[in-house]
Amino acid sequence: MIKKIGILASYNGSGFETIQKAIIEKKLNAKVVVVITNNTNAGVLEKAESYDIPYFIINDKRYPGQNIDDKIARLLLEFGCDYIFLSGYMKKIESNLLSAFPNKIINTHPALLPSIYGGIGMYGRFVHEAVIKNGEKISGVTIHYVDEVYDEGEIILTKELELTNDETVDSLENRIKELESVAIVEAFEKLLAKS
Ligand SMILES: Nc1nc2c(c(=O)[nH]1)N[C@@H](CN(C=O)c1ccc(C(=O)N[C@@H](CCC(=O)O)C(=O)O)cc1)CN2
Ligand SMILES: NCC(=O)N[C@@H]1O[C@H](COP(=O)([O-])[O-])[C@@H](O)[C@H]1O
Repeated sequence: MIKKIGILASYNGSGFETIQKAIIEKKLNAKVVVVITNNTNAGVLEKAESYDIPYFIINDKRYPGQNIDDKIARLLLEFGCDYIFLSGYMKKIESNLLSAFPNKIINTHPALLPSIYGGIGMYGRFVHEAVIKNGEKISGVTIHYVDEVYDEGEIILTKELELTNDETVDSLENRIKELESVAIVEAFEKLLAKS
């Protein structure tokens, strides 16, 4: 039975597009069945539309007073998702959503974990700014299961890179994104082979 993947994203969803392209190229035997974002302006919405994948915007503004993660969980269950991939999703996954998909929610983090480059405040460019400010020689990508605490779930795989002497936040962000696209496909190859 082909495995179904649900996507949560807050911005462009580059990781989602990496997965979708790998599926099209038959590198991954899976199907992305739904894309959910908390951001009405997220670039991921256009990407989902271009691939004819159902997409939904779920946030407090649209559903005031409702339990957002319960709504997300119900939708993901409705679409029969086997895995949930966080493609740059910037909100805490709460216990009700975690318990609906035990050991099935996967995140990509743009640094090596465990480290000071994970946890609250450590997302997107903030991660690369901290890595460069601290003079790190190595950074990388971590693909991990999501648990109750930001960036402390069981690690699926990591990929490293060496910073150049003249590395900038922009150059590091771009290089990490390239490394991430390889790591995401490799991680899902590993997961799908086990399932
Ligand atoms: N229960 C979990 N939820 C989430 C995890 C996780 O590991 N466990 N990973 C994050 C993704 N992430 C890093 O990989 C991450 C995202 C966002 C933040 C953060 O500090 N967010 C801010 C709010 C930012 C915003 O609203 O734009 C905050 O919480 O104050 C840290 C790490 C996804 N969820
Ligand atoms: N802590 C979570 C985090 O920082 N995730 C990072 O957000 C980026 C989203 O980029 P995108 O919007 O272009 O896909 C991704 O590079 C991902 O590693």
